[in-house]
Amino acid sequence: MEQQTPLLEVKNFSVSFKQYGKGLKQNVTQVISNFTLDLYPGEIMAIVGASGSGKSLLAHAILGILPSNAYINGSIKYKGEELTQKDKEQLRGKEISLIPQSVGYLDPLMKTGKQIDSPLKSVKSTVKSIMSRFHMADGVKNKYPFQLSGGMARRVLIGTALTSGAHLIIADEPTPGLHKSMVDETLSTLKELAGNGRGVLMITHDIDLAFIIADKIAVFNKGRSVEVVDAKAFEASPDYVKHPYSKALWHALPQNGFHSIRSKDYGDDIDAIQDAQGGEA
Ligand SMILES: Nc1ncnc2c1ncn2[C@@H]1O[C@H](COP(=O)(O)OP(=O)(O)OP(=O)(O)O)[C@@H](O)[C@H]1O
Ligand code: NI
Repeated sequence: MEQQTPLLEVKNFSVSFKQYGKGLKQNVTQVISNFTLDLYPGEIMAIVGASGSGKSLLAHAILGILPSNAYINGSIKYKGEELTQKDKEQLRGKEISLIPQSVGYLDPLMKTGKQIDSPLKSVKSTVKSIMSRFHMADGVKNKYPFQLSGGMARRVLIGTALTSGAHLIIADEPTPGLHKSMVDETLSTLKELAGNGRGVLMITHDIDLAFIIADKIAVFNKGRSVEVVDAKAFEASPDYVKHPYSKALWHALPQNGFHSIRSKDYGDDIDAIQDAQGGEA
């Protein structure tokens, strides 16, 4: 069988931050280490991990929107081609679309309808259809982001992914603050995008959401992927996963006993890996 080219290939990828500590001492902190994943067209991969484990930074690295004190290493390929910062800037919002964790990413000066609207002929969803799908009154299209509630702003962000025409959609915690019916609608939207041959990377700390729609789950702990597993098999049994952190995540679910989990008990700490002396020699 011919092997398909992955839509997204991340290999041996790391992100570090340089920060100035006391005096002129410069600390380098590695927040993502040796991360590897392949995402194929039509696939939904969930990245599941605790708060602060580096999930959003991974999304921002793929989009090329890391803060200026961040340093990256390793490879990110899109459709088989290594992505440069310039490529990322060109693909962002077009081929690669982010549903950001914070609703603050909406353009504050642009009416919501305009933000959802797509200039692409190939895009079937209209502003009107998205407003009705996500239960927003037609008048919402004429509002500015500051006039929206948090949940409504979130629905607008999800709408933009539907009209972007992007081949790769990265949804960074797309559902907090949404009512159950809107959570379901969001998940079915992501499923629909994958059904149309797009690749979806869904970042979440809620493993139950991952079980509902993901094909594969990458378990993320302290900036490392501890393993990438089949979602259905993982949902069925903790015996299927190898890493103790993945097993602990399974046992922490309410339906599996609600056992508390302390992420620091698993894996090595990736704290300051290197202290460099700053200033003049
Ligand atoms: N500009 C920065 N300088 C230094 N450290 C940073 C910077 N931005 C983020 N970090 C650190 O990187 C780590 C990972 O952050 P990230 O936002 O990716 O976590 P996350 O997994 O998305 O968490 P959450 O589930 O809360 O959204 C955090 O420990 C954070 O403190
Ligand atoms: Ni995050």
